[in-house]
Amino acid sequence: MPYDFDLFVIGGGSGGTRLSRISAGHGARVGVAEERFWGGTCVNVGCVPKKLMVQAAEYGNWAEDSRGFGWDIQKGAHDWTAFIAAKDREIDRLQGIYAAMLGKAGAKTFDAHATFIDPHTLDVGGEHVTAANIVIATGSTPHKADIPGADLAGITDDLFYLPKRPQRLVIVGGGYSAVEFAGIFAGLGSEVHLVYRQPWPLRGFDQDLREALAEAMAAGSIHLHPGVSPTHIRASGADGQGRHVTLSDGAEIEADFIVLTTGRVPNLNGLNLAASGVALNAAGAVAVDNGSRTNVGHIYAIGDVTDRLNLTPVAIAEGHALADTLFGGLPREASLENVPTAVFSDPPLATVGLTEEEAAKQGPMDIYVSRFTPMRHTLTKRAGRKALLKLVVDQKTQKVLGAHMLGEDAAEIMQGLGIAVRMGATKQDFDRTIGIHPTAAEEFVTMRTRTRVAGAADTGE
Ligand SMILES: Cc1cc2nc3c(=O)[nH]c(=O)nc-3n(C[C@H](O)[C@H](O)[C@H](O)COP(=O)(O)OP(=O)(O)OC[C@H]3O[C@@H](n4cnc5c(N)ncnc54)[C@H](O)[C@@H]3O)c2cc1C
Ligand SMILES: NC(=O)c1ccc[n+]([C@@H]2O[C@H](COP(=O)([O-])OP(=O)(O)OC[C@H]3O[C@@H](n4cnc5c(N)ncnc54)[C@H](O)[C@@H]3O)[C@@H](O)[C@H]2O)c1
Repeated sequence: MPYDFDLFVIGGGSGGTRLSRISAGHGARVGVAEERFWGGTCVNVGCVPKKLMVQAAEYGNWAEDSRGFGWDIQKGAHDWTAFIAAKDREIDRLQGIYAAMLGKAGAKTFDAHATFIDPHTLDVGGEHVTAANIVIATGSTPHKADIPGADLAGITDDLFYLPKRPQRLVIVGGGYSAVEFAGIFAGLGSEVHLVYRQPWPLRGFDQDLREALAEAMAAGSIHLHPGVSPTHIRASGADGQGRHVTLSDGAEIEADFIVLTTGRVPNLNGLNLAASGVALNAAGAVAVDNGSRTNVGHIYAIGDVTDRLNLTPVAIAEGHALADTLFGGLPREASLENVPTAVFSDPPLATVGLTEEEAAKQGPMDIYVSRFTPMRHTLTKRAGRKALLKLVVDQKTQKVLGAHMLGEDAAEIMQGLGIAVRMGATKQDFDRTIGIHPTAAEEFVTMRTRTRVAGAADTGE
């Protein structure tokens, strides 16, 4: 029996949109369902509005910085309502572009929830559709830590729509989103408390970066509470609208808003996955191989729902590779090695390749670290602006296995270094490259003196 579609994609986010568009371009008959917002997390409650908020926060500090250069710019007040309205207009515009792009490519769009009826049939907003291939691209949803009173706390999504900027904000978590929103709200003028279980934020990142970020955040105006968890959240204030948070070290914080930025889980809500026969892995994500194939021959999964590397460019790469494989006659897999990533904290940090801790397990590594005050801040005198640049170099091959940076423009700088590391550049290649002067980035090609050796000594065996 012929199927209604060659491909049906569940989820119109970063991965699903790219997959649908490219597959339709290859001539496939494509259907795609999106239940909430076209463009998914990244466009609506992730990368894009987050970056606009980061940029909003930067202006306040720049106004103050400019005094070091002789300007007399008064910081003034920030109009939260006007900013959120401007942000929402831009997000609405992007949503429209995403939906239109799919239509233009020839994919049939459904503004509806999709759920499995059997391995080839879906209920899409009440309509039954069949497809030869089905791709689960449903992303992830915020996970609220199980803390007494958690129902009084918000989730990351809420921070994009708050009617008023909280004067006092408690952020629980030490991951990407927690440190990013700490910088945003502190920059906009809120009193921010960052509460996290580890001694430093950003577990899994290079230790030097983690320590330098914590130092910078504390030197700014963020109140850090490392190594603790909230034990209780209760309503406070005459109208019950305030929030009182008790921490495991006994500290008590009074706030206007508390957000549990405690991670995300694969989104399988209402998918009726059991009817598809698709298996999950031990972590509760859809289990896939490197080609995004599930255990069911014609069903695939891409992006956050597979919980591999939960980043937009990764979901896009997986979607594009799958479209080329299924319909383009170009079978290939997206490579998840040496994926550069940035955290838009204040200051931001970015990284590609191995951390010193990971690399040291492979053998002796030459470690180069440079810490300095960027030229701009020699005049602004702003606290917590020291940059940190670091290279992790395999002692045997002299290949640069990792590059890490904390400091302004780190994300912009790391994109280019990502190419070098991916190509297997050696320290000599870096040294032979002439710097661009005066920049912070030139430090990556002028680090002549090794800071230390990490990892087991080479026994020659
Ligand atoms: C606060 C925040 C900031 C982030 N910042 C960055 C960043 O700066 N850079 C970066 O690279 N990554 C960032 N990310 C991560 C990035 O947003 C995700 O990795 C990316 O969106 C994953 O894409 P996806 O296609 O897997 O899922 P999504 O983009 O989440 O798309 C999934 C879509 O499926 C829809 N859906 C789910 N179930 C169904 C169903 N049954 N039927 C129909 N539709 C359904 C959902 O409504 C959603 O729109 C951020 C994430 C967050 C939360
Ligand atoms: N700039 C970017 O590229 C960017 C920005 C935001 C998010 N993301 C992606 O989205 C993913 C999710 O981000 P996220 O920040 O929501 O989650 P995360 O997984 O990065 O961090 C979750 C944090 O919550 C803490 N936590 C978990 N359970 C807890 C508990 N019970 N009590 C206290 N703390 C607890 C964890 O220790 C961790 O610090 C990231 O891993 C990343 O892949 C990327």
